[in-house]
Formats: sequence, C-alpha cells, structure tokens
Amino acid sequence: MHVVAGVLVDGNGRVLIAQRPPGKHLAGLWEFPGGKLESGESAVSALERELDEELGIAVDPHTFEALIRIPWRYGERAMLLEAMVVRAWTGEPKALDAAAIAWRDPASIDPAMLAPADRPILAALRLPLHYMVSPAGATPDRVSEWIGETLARGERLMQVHLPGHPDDVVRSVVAGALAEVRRHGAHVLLYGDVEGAAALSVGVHLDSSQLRAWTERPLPLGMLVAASCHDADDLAHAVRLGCDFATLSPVLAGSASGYEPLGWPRFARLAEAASLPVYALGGVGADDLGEARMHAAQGIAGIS
Ligand SMILES: Nc1nc2c([nH]c(=O)n2[C@H]2C[C@H](O)[C@@H](COP(=O)(O)OP(=O)(O)OP(=O)(O)O)O2)c(=O)[nH]1
Repeated sequence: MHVVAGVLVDGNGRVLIAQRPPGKHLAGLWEFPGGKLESGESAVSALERELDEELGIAVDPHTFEALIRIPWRYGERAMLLEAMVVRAWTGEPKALDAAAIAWRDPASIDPAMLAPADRPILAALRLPLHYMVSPAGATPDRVSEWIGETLARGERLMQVHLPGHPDDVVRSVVAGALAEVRRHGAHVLLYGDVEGAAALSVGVHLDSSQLRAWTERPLPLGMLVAASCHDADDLAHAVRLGCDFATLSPVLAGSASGYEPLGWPRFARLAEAASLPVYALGGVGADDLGEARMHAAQGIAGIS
C-alpha cells in the first residue's frame, strides 16, 4: 500500500496536523493529511486529490518538495508512506474528513500523539541540513571553542567526539557549553556516552557496536538518539531501537575502519529503505548538500 501525506507549512513555519476520525485505522492519533494512491495514480496527483477531499484546498503539485519516504508495517499491513512539503495552496484548510485539524510549531508536537509512521516525518521536519562533528584530534579546550564558533555560524546540530579523553572531561566540555547551545535552540550529542547524555539531558550518538548491543532506545523521547550505520542491517537496527536519525557512511571516501565507499546510488537505495532521516557522511562537504538531498539524505554530516 502506497500512502501520500502532505506537510502544509505556513509562513510562520507551523505545520498542519489532522486527527484521524473514530472508526478508522489509528483513530484518534494525529497525522499529516493524505491517503492511499488509487490505481494508476501518481503520488503527486493522489496528494493533490486528497488535499482537495480532506481540506478543501487547491494545490499545484509542481511545488511539492520531497521530504522523506517511510516504509512501515502496522501488523499485517505493510505500507510506504511518502511525505511531501506543501508551501502554497488556495483556500482555507477545513477538517472535511479529520476529527480536527491544528497548526503547530514542529518543535511543540509530542511524537507520541502522532501515528507511529509519522514520527520519522516529524524528525525530518525538525532536523537541520547539517550535522556537525567536532574536529578529529582536537583538545577539549579547542572543542569548547568549536561549539561556540559552530553555533555562531548558525549550525544547530552538533556531535562532540573526543577520542582518547576520559568521559568526565568530555562531559564537562558539553556541560560548559549547554546554556549557549540551548539559547540557540540547538542540540548536542555525546559520542558513545549514554550515561553522560542521560545525566546532562543531551543526545547520544551510538557507534556501530553500541547500536548492536542495545535492544531498546537508550534515552527517552526528547533526547536525541543517533547511530553510525554502514549498511542495511545497521539502519534496520537503528529503526528498531527508535533512533531519531542515523549517519550512513562512507559515502565518497573510504574510511579508516576499512569500509568501501558506498557511492550516491547505493546510499540512496539504503536511505530510502530506512524509516528514519539519514545524513550522508564520509568524503562529503558543504558543496555536496544538493547531491545528498537528491539521493534521499536528510543532509550532510561532517567535520567542516
Ligand atoms: N493519510 C495518512 N495516512 C497515514 C499517515 N500515517 C499513517 O500511518 N497513515 C496510515 C493510516 C492508514 O492505515 C493509511 C492511510 O489510510 P487513509 O485511511 O488515510 O486513506 P484514505 O484517505 O485513502 O482513506 P479510506 O479510503 O480508507 O477512507 O496510512 C499520515 O500521515 N497520513
């Protein structure tokens, strides 16, 4: 079953969510308006029709922006949920089919109120285009400065990785920067340190062996959990753990750990098959963002 969902975004960055009516599958949960493709219909035509039927608005399908594709399974029911961003329409959206509709800032939506397959859509909406990783080999002092410089450049998602330094030193670097990080509405993730992340109420980035070792999400919803993935198995595991996002590497350059570069076509196949936002990592820089977005990436991850 192929389902399309439209994420209407208004001029203030709020999105329209709709509550599924009583008697339907997932009744009472909130979703993005849309529905199933009819036979012979393309995804964009289906969305145009559904937005007319469910909200009474007219849209130009040429303006839709691909957001994320989520393969999902509700028991026996397997589906592909394809989400597209819609920024322009005519008419005032009305709840013609939904129990209710509401405009919300994505940051204020509780993922638990959404249909489960929509939680990765919310994650894709909230996450930025860049995931910045602290410079390899930097000292703790240098990483403290790097956090400030990175925030000043407008970046909002950062991983602190200080290999070879004790956990308490890394934690104090992050603790010292936390007020500034929060003031910017940014997020920081500790590499590999679940306990430290829980203590500081920040995110954690799991390495591939931790990804295998955990059997459930290591932190509550609201604290970001990310994972380093290299293949389809890793990505499937990250989805099972309920990770908010993953990095998939190496895309262009080989890695020190001996992985062969995936190349963009294989990256795209893996990212599309994964039900979570995926950042491209490994040999990619700021110039590759367009290429990455065309290949199903949430954005690019890296050091500079
Ligand atoms: N429309 C929509 N459906 C979603 C979302 N998330 C999600 O899990 N689903 C599921 C719920 C349903 O099992 C399926 C879509 O079914 P639907 O009932 O909305 O489809 P439809 O409008 O064609 O409805 P109908 O003919 O069954 O009345 O996808 C979402 O964001 N939007």
